[in-house]
Amino acid sequence: MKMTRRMMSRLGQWSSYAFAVEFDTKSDPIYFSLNAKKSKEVQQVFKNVDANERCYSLHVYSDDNFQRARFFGGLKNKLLKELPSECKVAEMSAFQPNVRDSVMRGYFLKDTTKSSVTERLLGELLRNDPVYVCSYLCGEDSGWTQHLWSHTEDGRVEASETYYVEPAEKPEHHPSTLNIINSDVFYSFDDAYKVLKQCRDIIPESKDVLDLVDQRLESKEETAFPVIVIEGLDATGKTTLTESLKEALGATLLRSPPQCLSPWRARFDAEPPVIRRAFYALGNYLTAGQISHEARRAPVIVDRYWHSTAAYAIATAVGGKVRNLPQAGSKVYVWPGDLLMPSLVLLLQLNPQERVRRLQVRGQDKTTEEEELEANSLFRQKVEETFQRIQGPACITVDASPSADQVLRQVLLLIRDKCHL
Ligand SMILES: Nc1ncnc2c1ncn2[C@@H]1O[C@H](COP(=O)(O)OP(=O)(O)O)[C@@H](O)[C@H]1O
Ligand SMILES: Nc1ccn([C@@H]2O[C@H](COP(=O)(O)OP(=O)(O)O)[C@@H](O)[C@H]2O)c(=O)n1
Repeated sequence: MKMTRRMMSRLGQWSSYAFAVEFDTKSDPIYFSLNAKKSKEVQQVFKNVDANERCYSLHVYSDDNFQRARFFGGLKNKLLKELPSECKVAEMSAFQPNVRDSVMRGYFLKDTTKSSVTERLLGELLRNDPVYVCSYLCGEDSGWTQHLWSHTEDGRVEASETYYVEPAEKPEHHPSTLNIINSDVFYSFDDAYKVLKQCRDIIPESKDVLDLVDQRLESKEETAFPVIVIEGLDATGKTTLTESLKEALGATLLRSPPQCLSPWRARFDAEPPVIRRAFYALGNYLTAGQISHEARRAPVIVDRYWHSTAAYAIATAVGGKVRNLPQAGSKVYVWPGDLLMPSLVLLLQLNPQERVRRLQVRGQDKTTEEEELEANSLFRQKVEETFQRIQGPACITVDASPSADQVLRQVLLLIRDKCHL
């Protein structure tokens, strides 16, 4: 692969990037920046790395969102499979502080072996794939340098640029929040549709999904009867409550993603976030058509809708702690302008112990994401916090810990009050 003009212009800006290495998801990343000159005062950046360890980084740079996501998705598996087992792999981003869409995701490698396997693999990746590769050396004065690799016309790999590594300030926005829009969360039908259209050759099932979406019912913003969405983590009682509300209100019960997408759900759950999230986003537009149709005749209850789509996507994309989430009021929490808005959203909340108890009682298969929720309380907290930050329709939290009857009674009171039913 020749070094293209585009790559060269990117390389020209390389020194303006900042870097974040996530050695440990429970603490802040290590932030650093580059300097062409050595500063007078040497500051040690990688305190947890021995001076004699070999370190490398690689970043995926493709401009094609879709190609980048698929390649990045497979890259970690490749590294874990082909690198010596002693080699530690940490998540890393190269980014322009607080600039939207500037993140190049990648990995930081700590290699205690003196094996040539690592450098050979990185050389191959550099030659064949859209990645930047760097190596890191610790000088006698404990200062680190970064060496950006390039390859020559005859295929040799060389370290072509050297920078001094300096600690950098923590940016206002955590780097994992910079690329959320249109990579993890979609804010219009067209943006989500475009992603599935791009995948048609690689994922033939996309065509079936698009065919269904093309035949969706029209959705109108105004509905004759109220539309009430029930949200919450798995096992908070959504199914139980929505079934009871259906009876109590003579309502129609719908869900998102709708039943007609079930045959393809597992297929898209296995894809990288941009594709998976576009699939769920389109599911909401299908459900919106059904809502509009049904709400002409009776109240409509919806089991999960856009809050779930956005909250799970944001909580997965944002690394580390709850405080790394985009601030309340950020654009990422804004309801899509072209998606039918419900009259009311009720969020079922349950303490973690009771939720785990209910999951065990139910004892059925869980999606991997739901398993992660159980294992990872940070993730659960981020989903719950995101649910509450979403702006648009009023979202009211309901305590889901009392008996099913009591929860139903409480919710009926709320609905009567807010929707005058
Ligand atoms: N208020 C409640 N009190 C006790 N158990 C409940 C209550 N609501 C639901 N459950 C039980 O908890 C489990 C999960 O409920 P479910 O309605 O399937 O949740 P979700 O649809 O949110 O995943 C089920 O076994 C259900 O019978
Ligand atoms: N409207 C929706 C519904 C689910 N989802 C995704 O689907 C997963 C939860 O779905 P689920 O079928 O386990 O939910 P329940 O069975 O608990 O209602 C979450 O991990 C979300 O990523 C979504 O993105 N948008």
